[in-house]
Amino acid sequence: MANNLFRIRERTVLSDDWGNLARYDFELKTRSGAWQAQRREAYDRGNGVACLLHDPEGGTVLLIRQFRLPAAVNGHDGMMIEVPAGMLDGADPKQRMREELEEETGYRVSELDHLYDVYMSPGSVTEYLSFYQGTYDRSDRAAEGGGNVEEGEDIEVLHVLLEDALAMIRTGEICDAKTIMLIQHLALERR
Ligand SMILES: Nc1nc2c(ncn2[C@@H]2O[C@H](COP(=O)(O)OP(=O)(O)O[C@H]3O[C@H](CO)[C@@H](O)[C@H](O)[C@@H]3O)[C@@H](O)[C@H]2O)c(=O)[nH]1
Ligand SMILES: [Mg+2]
Repeated sequence: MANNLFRIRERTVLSDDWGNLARYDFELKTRSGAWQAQRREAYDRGNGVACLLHDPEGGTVLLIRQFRLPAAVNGHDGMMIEVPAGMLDGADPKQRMREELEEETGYRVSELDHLYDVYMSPGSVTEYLSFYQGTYDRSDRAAEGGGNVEEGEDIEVLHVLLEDALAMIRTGEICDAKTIMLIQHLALERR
């Protein structure tokens, strides 16, 4: 791993459990052309997918609520309202997104539009998320949803009017980055 901007001197694994936390000693080419020694940590848990489905007839968006430990240990009550999302585990992103939507919400969709790929915390986490958007119809529910119980998931499905979702961003009730981005993207498109 190197290019004309950086070269890694040493990679030290600090933790290798669910994700991988590594410390990198590397050299970075500064704008003056000199090489500067730096040390940074990076948490790698793979890449992911996220998707907002909206119902053009009913005017709702499909959101989920689930417990998020990292937010709970940083001041949130833990019950985050989010768009459905999943970890990629090397799979095809669009296919993974379809499976994740069905597992978490029970809705089966075939058409999904890819919007953009986004590094969510590039100073500390390696992950980027591929963002998708699609439509759903409330009569289209193919499965129960709720997430994978064996993996400890207990997911509540919410149908929220787009205007209400935008208001929930303003009040702070929705405070997850991927969710805010996708709701605002839809609102911008609908203007
Ligand atoms: N044992 C163990 N299991 C974990 C851990 N972290 C997550 N899991 C399990 O791994 C599964 C992850 O579920 P997904 O639906 O695939 O991912 P996600 O947690 O919704 O994460 C999505 O959103 C995140 C951003 O908010 C993204 O970071 C992630 O890539 C993905 O898009 C869940 O069953 C969860 O219990 C962990 O530290 N330990
Ligand atoms: Mg998920």
